[in-house]
Formats: sequence, C-alpha cells, structure tokens
Amino acid sequence: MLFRQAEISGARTITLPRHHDERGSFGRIFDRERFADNGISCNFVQASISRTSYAGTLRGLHFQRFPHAEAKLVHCLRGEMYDVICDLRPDSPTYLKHQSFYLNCSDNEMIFIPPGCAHGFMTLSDDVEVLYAMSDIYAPDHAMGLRFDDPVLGISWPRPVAHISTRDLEWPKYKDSKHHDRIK
Ligand SMILES: Cc1cn([C@H]2C[C@H](O)[C@@H](COP(=O)(O)OP(=O)(O)O[C@H]3O[C@@H](C)C(=O)[C@@H](O)[C@H]3O)O2)c(=O)[nH]c1=O
Repeated sequence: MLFRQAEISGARTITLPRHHDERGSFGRIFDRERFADNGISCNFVQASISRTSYAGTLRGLHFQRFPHAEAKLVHCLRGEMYDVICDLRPDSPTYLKHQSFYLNCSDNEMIFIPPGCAHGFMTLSDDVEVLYAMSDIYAPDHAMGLRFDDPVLGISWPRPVAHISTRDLEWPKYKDSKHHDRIK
C-alpha cells in the first residue's frame, strides 16, 4: 500500500497493492497496522456499495454530525467518477477548502477522508459502483449535507448535473447551515 498525503489535511490517497497471476488479481483494501503506520488510527465498522446507473449523477455533499462524524475509505469498483472532499473543520489548516480526484475502476486508488469532511461524487460513466468503508455507524438522525454548488465551497463539477436526489437538492448552503461547530 502506498500512502500519499492529500491537499486536505489528514486525507490520503492510497494505492492498493495488486498481486497478479493468470486468474486475475488480489489486493488488500484495509490493513490496520499499515494504516496506523501512516497516521490513520481509525477502525472501520461498516462497509457499503453504491451503484449508480447513469453518467452525470451527483451524490452529495454528505457528512455525519458529532458524535457520529465518520472517516471514509472510498474506492471505485466499476466505471469512472469525480470524487470531492470538503474540509468543514474550523480548526483545520484546510478549512473550507476542497479537493477533487478522478477515480476509475482500473487505477487501484482509494481515498481516505478524515472525519469532519463532507463528501460527494459525480459519475463520469454509466454503471458506476463505489465501495465505502466507514468508521462510525450509519446514524440517519445525524446525517447532514451541503449544496453541491455552494459558492463558499466553489466546487467546479466536470459536467452538468443530469441526475440528483431531491434530498441532495434541498441541503443548505454552508452559511445557512446550523451545524458549523458540531461537525467533529
Ligand atoms: C448512507 C446509507 C444509506 N442507507 C439507506 C438510506 C436510503 O434508503 C438509501 C440511500 O441513501 P442515500 O440517499 O443517503 O445514499 P447516497 O446519496 O448514495 O449516500 C452516500 O453518498 C455519498 C456521497 C457518501 O459519502 C456516503 O457516505 C453516503 O452518504 O440507503 C443505509 O441504509 N445505510 C447507509 O449507510
């Protein structure tokens, strides 16, 4: 596993080792000791897969509030996507900055997102599958979001939004959100 510090404080890009043979390949996505060696001490308590049918679909921006703020490990299993993390931690050197990543199913990359960041992605192909591991339980009462086009965040999405949930359209902008000091 190759860990690289991302621009957002505490975030990492992680390249999976792939062991290839005539049958295909094998790669570990989580190794507690290797993560700890690289400054990531969280435990993952659940993992999920999302499937998205069409290119141009946007999911996000999502996070869970205190006390269920969660770290996420994100890996694209199928297709291509544009992944974005936004730092919402007022005490972070990268507060309100965002970073984006092009992920696809053949590049062996994962993104580690620290607690206190919002996350979203746009699909760039049809049939996109994303694997997540999360460091906290799913706590729907603590699920929060921000508008994908919030000018304070200033995210430049690579194509127009073709599909988005009603819920994601109804998230507030950061300046209207009541949870600034309860993110962590
Ligand atoms: C996130 C989640 C959703 N669900 C359910 C709730 C709902 O019925 C259905 C779809 O949920 P959502 O609309 O929240 O799915 P989605 O918009 O794909 O939410 C995801 O977006 C990306 C950007 C993330 O970062 C993820 O952590 C997660 O928030 O799945 C769970 O049962 N467990 C979970 O952990």
